[in-house]
Amino acid sequence: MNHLFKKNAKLVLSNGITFTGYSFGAMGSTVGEIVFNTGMTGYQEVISDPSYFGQIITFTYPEIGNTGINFEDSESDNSVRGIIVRNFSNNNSNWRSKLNFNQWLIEKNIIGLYGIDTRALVKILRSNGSMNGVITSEKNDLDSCLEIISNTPNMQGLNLAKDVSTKKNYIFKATTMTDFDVREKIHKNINKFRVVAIDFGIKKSILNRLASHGCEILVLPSNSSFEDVLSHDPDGIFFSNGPGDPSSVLDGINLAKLLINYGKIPMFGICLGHQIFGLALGGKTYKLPFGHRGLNHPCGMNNNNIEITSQNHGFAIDPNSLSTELVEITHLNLNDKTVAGLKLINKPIFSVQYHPEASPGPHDSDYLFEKFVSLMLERC
Ligand SMILES: NC(=O)CC[C@H](N)C(=O)O
Repeated sequence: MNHLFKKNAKLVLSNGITFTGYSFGAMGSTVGEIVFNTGMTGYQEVISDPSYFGQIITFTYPEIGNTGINFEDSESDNSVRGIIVRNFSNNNSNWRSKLNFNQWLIEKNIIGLYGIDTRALVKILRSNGSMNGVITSEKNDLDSCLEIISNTPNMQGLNLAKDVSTKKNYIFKATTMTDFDVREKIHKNINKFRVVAIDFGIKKSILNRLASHGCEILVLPSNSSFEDVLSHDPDGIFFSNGPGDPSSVLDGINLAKLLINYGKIPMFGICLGHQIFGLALGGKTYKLPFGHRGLNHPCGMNNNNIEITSQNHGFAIDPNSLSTELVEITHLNLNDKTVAGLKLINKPIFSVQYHPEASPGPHDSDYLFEKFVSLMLERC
């Protein structure tokens, strides 16, 4: 434990339960939805994943920060509202490390709390559901923390995608290429596929995976119109991940409806993008009690074909709200049987609730990028 100070910081949950610990990273107060992530690796990617915008993450892994921060793995310039850990390491040690973890948090103004019983906190969240909370290193008493919480909207009904989406079109230039990116070599000699990606809070690694599979990507803002998209004559259209409640991303749902109706261009959606496809097809989404955030979620339809997947979502599509004439469920989350993948009947359109870009996480689902490319190839 880094017992540098007296206990000087606390977490207050909306139900009044308080945990006292130590502050690290930036000092001050922050409020957001308290969620937990069970991954044992990848804290840099998680903290910079735009899908966590508006949330405070509790890491169940007992110590993070050990491998420092590098210049390649951040998913975006956005970040979480705050982080909660059992312990953090000030002693970063890794050949790729360029920055000390704590220093990075201070520079990014991310408020941290450590030294609390994160197992007890996660048990509360699992039995009561995710809830808003405050972490503070200031002299806030319980009542003022509860007042801050009561002035903070719940995640349900929040459109946060517009806050993290790009405001202008841009062409993505691939950044990191690793051994995992061998397909770049395979696709080097063929014409690139022109993909329009709708940015609801896109992770950089998704763009890198698309590029590795031979796509040239034009990224468009979340409020782009049907005409905007078609004016670029895309071979394929990608709907990204992103934060907030999918049912409030009305521009995106409307765009997906028009594109699905048009139906001629292959489309692929990940996480928020998948939920938007479900809503555009007339389905409904609902809030999960405490969500799925981790790197070991089994998905598939039968015992022979299970993928271990990386996940980060708090909402899901209600399977009973989907028309079986329009859509087929291709994957379930095998832990709780929630919908994890869809494909449209007779249209080159599919989506998954999980994260095949696996950043961080296992690479089992990378074939989905190949599938998207195959659909574009069939159309050539
Ligand atoms: N990673 C994502 O795209 C998350 C989607 C959505 N915000 C949810 O929490 O369910």
